Amino acid sequence: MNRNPVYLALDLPRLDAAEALARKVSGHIGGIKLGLEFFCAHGHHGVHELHKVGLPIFLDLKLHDIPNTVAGAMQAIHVLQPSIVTIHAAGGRAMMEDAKAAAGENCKVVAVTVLTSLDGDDLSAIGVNANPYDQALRLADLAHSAGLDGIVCSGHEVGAVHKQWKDGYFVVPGLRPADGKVGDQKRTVTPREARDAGASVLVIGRPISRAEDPLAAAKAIEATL
Ligand SMILES: O=C(O)c1cc(=O)[nH]c(=O)n1[C@@H]1O[C@H](COP(=O)(O)O)[C@@H](O)[C@H]1O
Repeated sequence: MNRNPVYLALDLPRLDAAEALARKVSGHIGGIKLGLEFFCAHGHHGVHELHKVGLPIFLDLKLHDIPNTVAGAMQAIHVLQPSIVTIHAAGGRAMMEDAKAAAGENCKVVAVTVLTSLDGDDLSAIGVNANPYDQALRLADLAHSAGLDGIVCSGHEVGAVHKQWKDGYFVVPGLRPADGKVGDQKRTVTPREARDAGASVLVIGRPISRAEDPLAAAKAIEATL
């Protein structure tokens, strides 16, 4: 049987609460995603603590800097043995190449294309004259040619990216169950739609972590997959 593709985004300020939530739903998710909020608050210590839950850890640090600095950051996290690390495709080809070369063994390096919180108006406000779909495909192509394992994109683009990059590893956030609150996300699909379109990993945060009953929410999502 395939591993559960859901990585739970633990965007919570307290370490004890994050660990308790991860343990509670651990039988109904495939991994844990620790992002900027968690890492800035709890650093390496927090990651070591969450490893005790026994699931793969995805470190979503969205690195974006000059190639030398990003390579140094990648080396500094080897010890945390992440299964997946994010960098920003907008950092350019050399940055992506150096990040991949500096990554630890068994660590997938994936590039964020267009954040799921952005729409076409947001892109034009930062001087990008392409719609999110075209821009995501363009950056996916760049990430592929830079030798990365895959990309992060919304469920609207993952099908098209999958067609042109057959063996890529595709991380899809911005997921909402059919009746879910969208919040700050702008390009959303349901977990099932993302999986059917070719997502390798489904990143889900608030629909589980802010649910009245997180265990029931995780089980309900699992049942749709
Ligand atoms: O890299 C990510 O994981 C990411 C990329 C992106 O484009 N959009 C996005 O929402 N994310 C992350 O995915 C998670 C989504 O959380 P929820 O919106 O609460 O499900 C957050 O931890 C975001 O940091």
